[in-house]
Amino acid sequence: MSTTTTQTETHKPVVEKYLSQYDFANLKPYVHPPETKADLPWSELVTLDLEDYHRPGGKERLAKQLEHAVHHVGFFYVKNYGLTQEQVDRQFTLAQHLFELPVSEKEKYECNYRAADYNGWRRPGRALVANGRDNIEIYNIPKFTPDFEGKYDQPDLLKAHLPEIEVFQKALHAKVVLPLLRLFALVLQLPDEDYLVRQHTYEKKSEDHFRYMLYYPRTEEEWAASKYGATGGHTDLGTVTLLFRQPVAGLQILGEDGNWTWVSAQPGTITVNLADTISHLTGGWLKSSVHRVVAPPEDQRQYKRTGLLYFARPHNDTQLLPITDSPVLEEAGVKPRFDKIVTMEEWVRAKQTLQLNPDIAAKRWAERGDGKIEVLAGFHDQKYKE
Ligand SMILES: O=C(O)CCC(=O)C(=O)O
Ligand SMILES: [Fe+2]
Repeated sequence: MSTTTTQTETHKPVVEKYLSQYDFANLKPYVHPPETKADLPWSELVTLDLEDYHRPGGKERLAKQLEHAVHHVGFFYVKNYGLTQEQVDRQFTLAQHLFELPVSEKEKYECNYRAADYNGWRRPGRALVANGRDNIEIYNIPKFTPDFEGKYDQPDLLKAHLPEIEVFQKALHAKVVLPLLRLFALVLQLPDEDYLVRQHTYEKKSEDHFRYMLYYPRTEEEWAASKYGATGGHTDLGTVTLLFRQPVAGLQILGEDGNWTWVSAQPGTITVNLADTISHLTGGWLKSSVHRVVAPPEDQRQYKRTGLLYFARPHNDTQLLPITDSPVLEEAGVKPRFDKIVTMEEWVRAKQTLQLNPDIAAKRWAERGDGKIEVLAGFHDQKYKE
């Protein structure tokens, strides 16, 4: 045995043993709860087959399929999105084990709420929901670009799998978000199909992020206090939100007819919803749809509801003005939604300050007292009743 072993060499076996505890071979695989048997009013959403995107005439076919969905519904599914089920399942497994870590470990990575920084761990129960508390735990991971490098430490569980998380996140951007933006460009008849893509390149600074999310089961009393989630209607703040197949029912969409319908768990799909920023960029023509997560049906209430999401957003320096060279928007006569020029960076800060700081939000909502809040520069959000 050598007597000149270095520090690193001495510790290497220990470190490796420690990390090997996080090998997928040693992590209990995540298993989705069974689907509900309840007969619910399900939303009728179109499903885009992204495999068609690469075939001759495919983009045009898909854009045609999207026309109604993006203007009137704001939600749709995509399938054949270029990641294997095994890759997806492994991310759910990481989510499960991450949330099972003790709070004393997770809180080392807690969000800087006051700085409106949502990356890291968001503890459950911070916000009032009707007369109860929220039941949501979140862990957000920013883009893997120099802007964020070294800014956020991660628990060893995630550190052991960061290369795979990076591949997964980048694939979502390149294989789902960017193709969808090209389809939106076709729907809007923009002068070239990369028009929106250029505002959403992965490398440049923007606040896209990947999220593990957990909804804890609530007791009947807790559900009643929080009005079964009925007051949680909201729009998302970015470009599009990608939500991996979620068999625990709960997500509902507010339709143009004023009725809420449930989003079902279609095998092999991602649910996509359009969000506020793409709506700002089109003067409201592309629809940022109102949705909420309510109490699951009785046969699923005992389950934890684990979510995997990706939030796409344009570059921070993007000005949120309606695009001027779209014949579709011109004909619709769309108008700017702010009364001054607002950048994406300002918009994110305004919205995240409210989302991360329930005390600030409560004060701001109370200012007008009419169920509306001025988020920024004349643009309002509203509370949705049951
Ligand atoms: O978990 C879901 O089904 C949707 C979550 C959601 O609406 C959100 O995180 O903004
Ligand atoms: Fe949402």
